[in-house]
Formats: sequence, C-alpha cells, structure tokens
Amino acid sequence: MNIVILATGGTIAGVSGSAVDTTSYQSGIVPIDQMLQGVGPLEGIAAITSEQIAQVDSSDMNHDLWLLLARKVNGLLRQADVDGVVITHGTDTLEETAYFLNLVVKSEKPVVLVGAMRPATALSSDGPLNLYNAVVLAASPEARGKGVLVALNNAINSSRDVTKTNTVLQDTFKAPELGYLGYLIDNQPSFYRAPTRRHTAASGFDVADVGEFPQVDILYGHVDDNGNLARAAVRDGAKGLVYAGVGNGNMSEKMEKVLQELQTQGVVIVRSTRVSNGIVTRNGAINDDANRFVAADTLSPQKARILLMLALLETCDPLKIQKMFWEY
Ligand SMILES: NC(=O)C[C@H](N)C(=O)O
Repeated sequence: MNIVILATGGTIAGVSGSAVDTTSYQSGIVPIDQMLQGVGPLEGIAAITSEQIAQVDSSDMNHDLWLLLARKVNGLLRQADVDGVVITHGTDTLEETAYFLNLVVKSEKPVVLVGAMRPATALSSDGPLNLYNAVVLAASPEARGKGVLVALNNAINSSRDVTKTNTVLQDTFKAPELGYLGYLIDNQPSFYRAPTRRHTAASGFDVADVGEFPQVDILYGHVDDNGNLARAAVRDGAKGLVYAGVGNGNMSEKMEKVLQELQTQGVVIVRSTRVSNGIVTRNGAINDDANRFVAADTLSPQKARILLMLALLETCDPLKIQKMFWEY
C-alpha cells in the first residue's frame, strides 16, 4: 500500500510553551517529516510519502488552497502507485475542506482528513494516534467508495455530515443527527453505514479549470433581523446568500421581504438553519416556490455555502440548485 500525506498545518502540528497547555499554542509549526517520526508503527501499514502543502491555522484555510489541494489529490489518485491520501488539517475548518473535496475529488480511492485537539508538544497529544489511524483507514479496502472521510478520536465520519461539536475536547467530531459511519479501533475500521448522497467519483462538479468561486456569504438569523447585512453582502458582490434561519430555516416577514428583493436581482438564496440538527424542508416554514428560494436539506450553513459556490459555477436557476441540494 502506498499512502501520500499532504500536510496543511493545524494543532496536530502545533507547539505550546508548556506540555500541559492545550489551548494557548501556535498551530502549524511542526513539519510533516518530524510529525511522522513520532508515529513509528506506521512502517508496517503502508509506504508513506509526504508533502507540506501549507502550514496554517485552519482559520486561514482559503479557496486558493482548496483548489490546489483538489488538483493535487486528483493528480495523485490518478497514479496507479498511489492507494490513498491523508490530509492533516486544523480542526476549526476541517469539515469544510473535507466536504469541498468530497464534491470535487474524482476517485473511489480513500481520502481521509485528520487533525488533533492537543498540540504536538502536549502530554497525551492526540495527534500521533489520530495520524496513525488515518493512514490505517486510507490503506483499508473498507474506506474505498465512501467519499472523503474524517477520522479523529477513533471515530469515522462522513465529510458531508460531520461537524466540530466542542471547542476544546478531543471527542469533538460528530455527525450529531446522522451518526458515525464507524469506528477505528486497534487497526480495524468497522463501518456500519455508508453515505447515500452523490460524492467523489459520482459527483458532477469539476474544478480542474476553475480560477475562483462566486462570492457566497452566510448570514446568521436572529430576532428583529433588519436585513442590513444581506444588502451589504450583495453590494459587496455576493452572488449567493446562505441564510442560517431560525427553526426550519424560518425568518421574519421583514427578512423574507429583503431576501425576496435580493432574489429578484439574481442573487440565489439558500435557507439553512442555526439549529444544529434536523432538515430544512422545501416550502416548510417559508414558501420557497413563491420566493424562488432553495432549502438546504440537512446541510449546515458552512457546508451549504460550499455546495452553493460550486452550483453557481454551473447555474443560477434556483430549481436546478434545489435539486443539487437534494442530491449532494
Ligand atoms: N484543533 C485545531 O486544529 C484548532 C486550530 N485552531 C486549527 O484549526 O488550526
């Protein structure tokens, strides 16, 4: 088995002043070669090559790095001598990079994102075992065809459904409503379910020739929202807006009027929710047919933004985009 590790930074490569300091440290310091020295047992699992793609805190992840990663991963997975890819990443935006790649990687071969909650210098750092498990997963036949996976803390999650649920604890990556895909314990991945939505080899999205994405902004719903930020985003060039509404993607009459007005100017409006569980149903709380809005299904606002960015490369038709939100 040949596994390539692409390193982008994060806490897994972080350094703190003291071994018991697990929140004030600098992310993205330790190079991947050095990180691998701490994971000796990997030798028995796969032949590893690695490349440092970036060295950032994942709050500084950006679309240019996404495009670079997508091309890199697609190029590697086209090679017959590469069996899978592991990407080390900060945990703050790991779920976004993972879902983006889930939509644009064109291969059935495993792609696994991994990070850590404790810096590399901490007592009981979770990085080395997480990295080891990610390589085990990427080298396993069970991970093929499951889309881009997220593996931390012995749990395997689908990139579509996973989210960071706790700011500081190691047990943070979960798919609270749809559940883990499986566990990875003692070198053995055990899958209990598989993603049903289109991804990777079955995805229609292709970013091979994309230079930049249409601007899509997220707005957070709250009581007495007067729509000023929505208008400002569009003045700033937004072609799409994701509204993290209340409840079932709901909003006040005042906000609905603002978004209707922006929709008639050609801006695509997706209704997601600030609630962490549940589905935003079409024509549920709000009449999407009449407003020409799109319902985000179970995608979180940050994942809805990614799907909308990719969708807008192909169409501005809200009904076609709605279909994508039901398929991906
Ligand atoms: N645990 C982490 O990796 C958090 C860090 N701030 C990052 O996302 O890069």
